[in-house]
Amino acid sequence: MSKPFLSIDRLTQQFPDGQGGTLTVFENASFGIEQGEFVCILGHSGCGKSTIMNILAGLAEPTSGAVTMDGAEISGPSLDRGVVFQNYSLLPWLSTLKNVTFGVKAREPGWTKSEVEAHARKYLAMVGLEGDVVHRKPSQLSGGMRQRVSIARAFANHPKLLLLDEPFGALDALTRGTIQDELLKIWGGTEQTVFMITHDIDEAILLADRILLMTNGPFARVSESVEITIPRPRNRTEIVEHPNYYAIRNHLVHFLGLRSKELAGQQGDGAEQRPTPVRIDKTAAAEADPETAPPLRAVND
Ligand SMILES: Nc1ncnc2c1ncn2[C@@H]1O[C@H](COP(=O)(O)OP(=O)(O)OP(=O)(O)O)[C@@H](O)[C@H]1O
Repeated sequence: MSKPFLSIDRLTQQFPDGQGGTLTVFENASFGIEQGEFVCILGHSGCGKSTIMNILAGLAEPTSGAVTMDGAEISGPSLDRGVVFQNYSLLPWLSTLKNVTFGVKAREPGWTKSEVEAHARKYLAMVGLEGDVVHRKPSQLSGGMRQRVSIARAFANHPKLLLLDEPFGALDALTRGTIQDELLKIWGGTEQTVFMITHDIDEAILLADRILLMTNGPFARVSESVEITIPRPRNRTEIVEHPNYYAIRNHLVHFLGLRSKELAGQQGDGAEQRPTPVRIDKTAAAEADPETAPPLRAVND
């Protein structure tokens, strides 16, 4: 079987625990992401989501294991991987516009200055930043605006893999909704692959093709891969009417509320740990013909 676009193989991360011992965040974790997929990861604070994200971004090295993208092992950051962090990490001495043109110039060295600028402005406008505001420095923007700049910056570079670490956390509900819609629009028109950390279950169901569920640490596991069996395009008001919505949501809530703890803290036996695929389909067609509908697997609730 050929490797997926992004392949995480036997990833193990240990840190000193501060008391002379070792903290194993996760071990032998393996999973794959196909090109063009939108995958969210959900898990409680401290289970290791940001650690995985930093490794995928090439900003940290795992204790052992490997990550390959497009067949090449990830080592160090690359323009092929765009990152949006919770804490927006903009360059404080550059204007909003220049924070975006900076990467575009590097990515498209053949473009003229005005082409680069028009491209950057287009992406800033998509996240609602237009007019004089693009000449302001990050310190002159609100937290939500800064977050929008960092989202525009990542999108404008057209990375093959977009890594989003709670990108909408600092945004008010209204802006959050608008930018989620923009994200879906941009993603829908490209072959971009998205890996996103979120704490928001409804956001994950709205956006993702699949949700990876992590158990609590230490020895956290990427335990399940839950397919979001709700067709696209999805609309935040209509999606809740879909017969699969609450079935999937309840499954996620149950996992995070109960099973993530029950499964926590168990050292593995050295074997590779892959998430169990879970497919929940309550649509009339699936219920009427369970023979043809793929089975619901690994569900304890
Ligand atoms: N550089 C480090 N040195 C020591 N321990 C670390 C380091 N980085 C992370 N950890 C520990 O590894 C574990 C996983 O941290 P991580 O930030 O990946 O969790 P997370 O799931 O992203 O949490 P949150 O949702 O709160 O952001 C935590 O116990 C954390 O204390």
